[in-house]
Order: sequence, then C-alpha cells, then structure tokens
Amino acid sequence: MATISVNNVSKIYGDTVALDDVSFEISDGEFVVLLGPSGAGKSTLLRILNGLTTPTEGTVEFNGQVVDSMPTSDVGMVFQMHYLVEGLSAYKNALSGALSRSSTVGSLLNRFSEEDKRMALEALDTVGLLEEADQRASSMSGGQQQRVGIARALTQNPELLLADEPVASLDPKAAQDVMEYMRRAAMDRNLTSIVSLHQVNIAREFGDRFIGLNEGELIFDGDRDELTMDVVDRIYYGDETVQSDEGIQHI
Ligand SMILES: Nc1ncnc2c1ncn2[C@@H]1O[C@H](COP(=O)(O)OP(=O)(O)OP(=O)(O)O)[C@@H](O)[C@H]1O
Repeated sequence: MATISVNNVSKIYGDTVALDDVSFEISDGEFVVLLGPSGAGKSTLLRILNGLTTPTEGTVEFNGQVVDSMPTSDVGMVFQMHYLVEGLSAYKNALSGALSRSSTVGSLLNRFSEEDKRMALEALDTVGLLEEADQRASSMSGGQQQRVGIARALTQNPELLLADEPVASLDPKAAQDVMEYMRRAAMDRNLTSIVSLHQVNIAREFGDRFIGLNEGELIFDGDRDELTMDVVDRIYYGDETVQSDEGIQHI
C-alpha cells in the first residue's frame, strides 16, 4: 500500500555519522529485513521512516511525494518492548491503535467508532488472539504481548509497517510465531513492511529482501539467494574480513 524512496539520506549526531548517504526504493507490499550490527544505523533509519526524526541530508519520498516528515498516522510501529497498557485487555490495547487516526476530540474522549472496534477485532484475529481478546495484557506471554503490539499497529490501518527488533527479547519458538503472524498480516494486507532483526536465521526465513547496514553505510541490498554467509560476514564485520584457506576470518 506504500512505496518508499530513500534518497541520499545522511543523519549526523555531533561527531557521529549514523547514516551515510543511504539510498534505496521499496515497492508496494515488499517485506524488507534490515540487518546490521549494533550501532549500524538501523534504528535511526526506522526513526526517520516513522517521522520521529528528520534526515540531516537527503530526502524521503512516501508514495511518490517528498515529505519533510513522514505522516505518522500512515506508519504503524512495532517495538522490541511492546509498550502495552498491562492492566488493559488485549482488545483495548489493540483498539488504542485507532487513536492515531481519530480526531483530537474523539481521542480525548476515548470514543471509538464501530469501524475502529471491528478493525481491532480483525487485527486480533490476524495475530491469532481473537479468543484471548478479553485477557489482560499482563497475564499474557511475551510472544502473545508482542502479537497484541502487532494488532495495535494493524488497527491503525497503516500504509507502512515498521518493526524495530520485534523478537529480540523472545525465546526462539515465540520469535518464530511472532514473525509468522507478522509476515502473514503483511501478506494478507499487502502491507509494505520494514523489520530490523538481529537473528540472521529468522531474517532469512521471513524476508523477501535484505538491506545490510554497517557503520551507517548501505553495504548490501538483495534477495535471499544473494544473502550468502560471506555477505552476512561483511554486514556484521565490515571490511575487517579476509578470505583464507580455512574460509572467512576476522581481523
Ligand atoms: N539521538 C542520538 N544522539 C546521538 N547519537 C545517536 C543518537 N541516536 C543514534 N546515535 C548514534 O548513531 C549510531 C547509530 O545508532 P542506531 O541506534 O541507529 O544503530 P542500530 O543499528 O539501531 O543499533 P542497535 O542494533 O544497537 O539498536 C550509533 O553510533 C549511535 O550511538
């Protein structure tokens, strides 16, 4: 539902170049995984794409239009820490996703339309939690809570879904489940998605396309077949790799 164009984007914080002349385009409905070591610039890129910060240089186009700041109501965000209201039910947490597109008065009064309510239930169904709709978030497992976080983002009815290390704090089985639901939700809704992940095996399983960052530079952009172990090493260790008879080594 959204096309994104990142054109020569740099982000500089004091002496730190968090992003260095990064360019790429994402088509409607693509499921893109961002890879890179800690400090590579993944969160900075996601923060630019969800309108929380602006580039120092370069531009971002959203559906063909250059935007000064991304229209936040069109961008759904899933965080590593889901930030649910623990005392509220899964349903009420999901419904709160509708606030970002309601009128200010509606939001203040916490009034939701029938359409908002229908969308929250549909989103819970998408993440396999319809039967748990009335359960308090605090009584759910980490994986279920993260799925409620996804449902909340879906209730916003975004054009772009961003997720910043959504499974980093989950065990492998829960991580797998959460990624499966997110992937299915994106496919069902043809939702353009960008997900940063640390786990390369999970990334390979769920991504269509992979963008690798290292020290703020885009050093890889390709599909699963192109994401070889050699490429993964380059993404994580940069140029500090040498090929020897024993294979790749790090210096
Ligand atoms: N608000 C900020 N002020 C100053 N420096 C920042 C700020 N945000 C990010 N940085 C710096 O920019 C660089 C990129 O950070 P970023 O958080 O984007 O990396 P990351 O790839 O998301 O890392 P991680 O996987 O650890 O979250 C780092 O050197 C970081 O210290």
